[in-house]
Amino acid sequence: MSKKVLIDKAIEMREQAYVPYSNFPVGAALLTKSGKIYTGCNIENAAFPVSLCAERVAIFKAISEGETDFVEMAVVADTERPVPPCGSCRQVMSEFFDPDMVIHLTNLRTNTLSTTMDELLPFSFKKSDMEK
Ligand SMILES: O=c1ccn([C@H]2C[C@H](O)[C@@H](CO)O2)c(=O)[nH]1
Ligand SMILES: [Zn+2]
Repeated sequence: MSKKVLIDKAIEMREQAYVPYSNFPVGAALLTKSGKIYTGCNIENAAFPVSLCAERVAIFKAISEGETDFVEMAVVADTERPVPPCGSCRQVMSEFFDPDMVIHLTNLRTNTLSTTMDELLPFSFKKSDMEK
């Protein structure tokens, strides 16, 4: 159930993308343990590297509202295969998502790959790695 709701929210949010450079809109939706959904779209900039991906916009919106516990995420773009998150987003996701958290990667053909955080970024660098 949450899978379809999240994918529909991500598709809707994709319409808000600000993508004058890539013309490649992406949408994301993130479900918190408290039951709220935070959405995100990619927002680009004339200085290309300061652009932000849809996934990080959704995560940062949630974190900035005090939400730190997440249960599921969906990401959508008009791709051939389910959209693969970039490396920077995978690293940010791994800061907040449990290794077994499910992430639905999809496209407008509803060709969906439901994967986990650990599958997306195995052996990731974490806060705990700096504790010794
Ligand atoms: O998973 C992805 C992949 C790409 N993008 C954005 C970054 C940039 O704005 C555009 C092209 O890379 O798509 C995302 O938001 N999420
Ligand atoms: Zn990214």
